[in-house]
Amino acid sequence: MVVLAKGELEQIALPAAVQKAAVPLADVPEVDLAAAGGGDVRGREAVARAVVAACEGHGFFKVTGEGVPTELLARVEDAAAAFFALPQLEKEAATATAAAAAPGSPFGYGSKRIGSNGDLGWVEYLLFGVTAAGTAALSVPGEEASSLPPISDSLRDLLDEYIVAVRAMACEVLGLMAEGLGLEERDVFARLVLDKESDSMLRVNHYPPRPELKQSAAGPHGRLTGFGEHTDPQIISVLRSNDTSGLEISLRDGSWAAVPPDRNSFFVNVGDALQVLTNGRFRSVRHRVMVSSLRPRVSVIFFGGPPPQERLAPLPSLVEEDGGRRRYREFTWREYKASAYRTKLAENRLCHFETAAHD
Ligand SMILES: O=C(O)CCC(=O)C(=O)O
Ligand SMILES: [Fe+2]
Repeated sequence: MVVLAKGELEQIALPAAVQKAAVPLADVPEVDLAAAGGGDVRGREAVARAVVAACEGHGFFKVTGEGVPTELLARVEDAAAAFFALPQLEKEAATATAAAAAPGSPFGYGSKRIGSNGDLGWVEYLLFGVTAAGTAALSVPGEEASSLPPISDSLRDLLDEYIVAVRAMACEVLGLMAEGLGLEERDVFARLVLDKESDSMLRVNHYPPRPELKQSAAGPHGRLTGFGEHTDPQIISVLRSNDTSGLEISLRDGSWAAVPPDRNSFFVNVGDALQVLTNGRFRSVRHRVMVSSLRPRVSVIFFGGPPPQERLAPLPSLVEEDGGRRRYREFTWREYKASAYRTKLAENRLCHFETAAHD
């Protein structure tokens, strides 16, 4: 359960005007990775082109045929649901131990507070760092992963297995992006995520069913903010969820569209770092989760990030294709993260790194 202090539910509920607006279904492009892996060069080129078109469009697409065993996915989902069904105090023990081991660490269990800038959502979550070996860690990257109660060994083992599979898939997709863009260095994006210092993360979100809401909060049919609107700061995010809806993406005209859930597919987001590397050609998609369902939503997201010291800047060949206009200044991932985490979720975090039009 998500436990709320008095008044917090009202803060999570949307203003009445926004709730009434019907959200249409998003037209999400679908990419079949199986068609890219069979040795058929033309087929692979077509998939690479489709990936690039999707990244330039919504910055969001669906991936099938990726070869992650469905049985592993079902077990991850069950183990995550079992963790979130534990008594509140047991779940909080995970955070307490992680915080004691590394003060200020964002990793561990969290409930309804997202980040440290006052963002609230109808969500509880587990956040892990990802080690070079592809294991889920509650300690900061580079430190020894600690085995903490009450995250059972079985959940840990499943998440480790999942991370290895999902990271490989993310890197295949990143390779297709580079191919589709005609870049010479095919691993220019994937090598950042595969680097042993890569700052990647895994988040398991649980959105409990919508509570009975009083008129004063979100109304009888109201929607709550599960995860407020934001863009993901990293290079790529790969999301999988159960059958419960809630995810919405922002379209280029600023309107919102609901993503129909599909437990048999992965959803890929372009992150801020990839928008920068592609000089703005790929779009870091703004998204949010709204809770209106009476069924819980469980989602697992892999965030592929670069090493902290990595210098990020638009790739020269893409700047050239853009008439020589360099849209972002160079910065390190450490610098970007520090800047992004100082702000509220909904803020445009990339604008601080944009160059002026005449640069
Ligand atoms: O839980 C979801 O479905 C999406 C959450 C999200 O956008 C995030 O954790 O960055
Ligand atoms: Fe996100």
